[in-house]
Amino acid sequence: MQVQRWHTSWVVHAPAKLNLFFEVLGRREDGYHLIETLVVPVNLYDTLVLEEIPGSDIVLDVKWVWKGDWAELCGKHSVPVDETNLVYRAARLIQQETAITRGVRIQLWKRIPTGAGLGGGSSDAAAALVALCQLWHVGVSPQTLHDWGARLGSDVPLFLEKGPSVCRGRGEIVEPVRPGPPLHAVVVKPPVSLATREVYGACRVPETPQPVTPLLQAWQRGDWASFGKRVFNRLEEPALRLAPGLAHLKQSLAQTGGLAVSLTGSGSCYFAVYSHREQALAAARRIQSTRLGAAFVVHSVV
Ligand SMILES: C[C@](O)(CO)[C@H](O)COP(=O)(O)OP(=O)(O)OC[C@H]1O[C@@H](n2ccc(N)nc2=O)[C@H](O)[C@@H]1O
Ligand SMILES: Nc1ncnc2c1ncn2[C@@H]1O[C@H](COP(=O)(O)OP(=O)(O)OP(=O)(O)O)[C@@H](O)[C@H]1O
Repeated sequence: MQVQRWHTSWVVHAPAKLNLFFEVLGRREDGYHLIETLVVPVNLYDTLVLEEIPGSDIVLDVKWVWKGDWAELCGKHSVPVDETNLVYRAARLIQQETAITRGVRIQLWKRIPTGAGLGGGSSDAAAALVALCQLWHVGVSPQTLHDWGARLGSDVPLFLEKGPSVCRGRGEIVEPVRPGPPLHAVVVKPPVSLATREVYGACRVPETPQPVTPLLQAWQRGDWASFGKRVFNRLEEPALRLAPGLAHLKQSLAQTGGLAVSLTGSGSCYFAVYSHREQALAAARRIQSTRLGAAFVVHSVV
């Protein structure tokens, strides 16, 4: 994540992610699930603007870029504005770990829908860790940064890497991988939101898990026919049980002629993948006219 200086402020953009592949391998004693997932960051960003202030206070101001119905669809009211926000928790963690007594004012501009499987909160946390280490002159190894991220959430470490990754363990073991050709996608946030914990809770661990490698290799070869068949998410079945209305969104996306349609993370967003941007734009226009949700056209970033 690149942090840019602008006068007395630091600015960092936190991307959303799509899970092109998601398999559950087992359940740990502490209730977390062992997973294998291929994650791709996409160009839908939250933005953090940070400025040092006297004292050691952490002041967080959460604002939505989207207005009206669109902001409601994106889950405006489910993003906490207090000390439970992951950005606040990232700042507090650095203060506690380093005994630093510096303060910060952070404006968090939200664009990434929440309760959506797009990893918005996790990405914000990773961005806050990286930016605050620069702002507060905290010298920290990549391993320590990774460990701090994993304490904030299973998805946080993957956002500390650039480009696509295969994540294992509970998601915190991150292996950056070589990207294939650019992917274009339409991501749709329906009115319903899903809580990650509930979707995992409703998931059955398969007896014969599917491997991620065939999909990754198909993408890297640009073999779209094979790629399309292998995009997969084990959490889709429990998500559809919890929110049966999502089946209609899936069906509508499938009719747009993309390479594949799937749920991202624990939902509730569905996405369709295309090899060309024009196809994604046409599909987004079609979905938008159905009023099934807020449609975003995105592409993979490396
Ligand atoms: C669904 C994914 O978005 C896929 O990338 C992630 O696995 C979710 O990661 P996250 O939002 O960072 O999740 P966390 O904040 O660590 O955990 C939230 C809750 O999800 C469940 N959880 C999460 C990760 C995991 N591997 N197994 C789980 O069972 C746990 O009930 C946990 O209490
Ligand atoms: N900065 C933040 N942005 C969004 N949500 C946050 C933030 N900080 C804390 N949260 C809380 O975390 C919950 C999950 O948020 P987030 O948008 O990351 O999840 P998600 O869309 O389900 O993605 P994933 O499960 O893939 O991480 C929200 O419902 C909210 O209560």
